[in-house]
Amino acid sequence: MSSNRIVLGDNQFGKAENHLVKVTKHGSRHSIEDLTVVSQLHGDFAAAYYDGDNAHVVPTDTQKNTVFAFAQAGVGSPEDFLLRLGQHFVDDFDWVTGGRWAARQVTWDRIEVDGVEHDHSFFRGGSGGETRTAVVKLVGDEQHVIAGLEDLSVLKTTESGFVGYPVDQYTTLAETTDRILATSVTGRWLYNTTDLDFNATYASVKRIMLEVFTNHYSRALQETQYLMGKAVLEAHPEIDEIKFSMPNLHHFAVDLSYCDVENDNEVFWAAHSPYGLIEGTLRREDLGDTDKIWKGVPAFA
Ligand SMILES: O=c1[nH]c(=O)c2[nH]c(=O)[nH]c2[nH]1
Repeated sequence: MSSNRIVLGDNQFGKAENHLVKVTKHGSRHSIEDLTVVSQLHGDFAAAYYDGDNAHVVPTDTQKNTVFAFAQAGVGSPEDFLLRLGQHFVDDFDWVTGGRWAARQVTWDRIEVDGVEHDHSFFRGGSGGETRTAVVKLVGDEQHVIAGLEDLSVLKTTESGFVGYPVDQYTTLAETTDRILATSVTGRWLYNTTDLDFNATYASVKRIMLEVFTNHYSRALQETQYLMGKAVLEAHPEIDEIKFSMPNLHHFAVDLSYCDVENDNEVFWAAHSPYGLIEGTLRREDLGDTDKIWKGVPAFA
């Protein structure tokens, strides 16, 4: 018979959706960092749950205040910011043994006026429209950093096909050697060090993804995903593993024969749903089990 004694399992608490905008001012030239931060502490909090004893409960309000106070000294990169923030809680409170700190960062680009970038006016940009993501996990003395991006929209109008799949009584899909390939990339990658230029590495990973998306004939989104991840891992020894979630955003050539108009792959119906969902992990062959590090991080959609 199962026990009626109820015990506390995994727990964490903190403040979510701390939307932080940091303006850095060099005279009249301003720049913006815009990120939404989650802070969650791990440690010895059993007394709070069992007995209502809050002696170990660093208030979520204090966690929120700490996020904004730390921003005054600058953000730099979401990864470095979260590492500083998390380490503060572990260092200052004996019973805090680790935690999870995460950020989603959006880009503001300078508005150009008469071909000149403005000092203090911006528009929500970021070519590809993606959101940059970062997660820091502290477990005792271990520091784990998972960087990533969401919603990097890419499309190519040819150099993609899909043939050779099994056919059964339900198959209606026609083979094609010329189709639109479109997706919105969510990717997250696990670093094996914290000693690196996170901004430069992020820019490089994104550039590699875009280059590889376009530099081959795609036989399936699965193959393209593998090639993108492989190229990232080959170029960056400081990355051990990368996880992707990519919708296959179907574009169907419209049959215009009903009005005697020829359509040679020029007019498409961009279907919103249903969509294919292609997900995969690329990792170094000798990498050990990383499931614990990924726990709580949305790896796949
Ligand atoms: O790249 C593709 N992968 C699939 O798994 C698939 N399935 C499908 O119907 N079309 C496609 N395209």
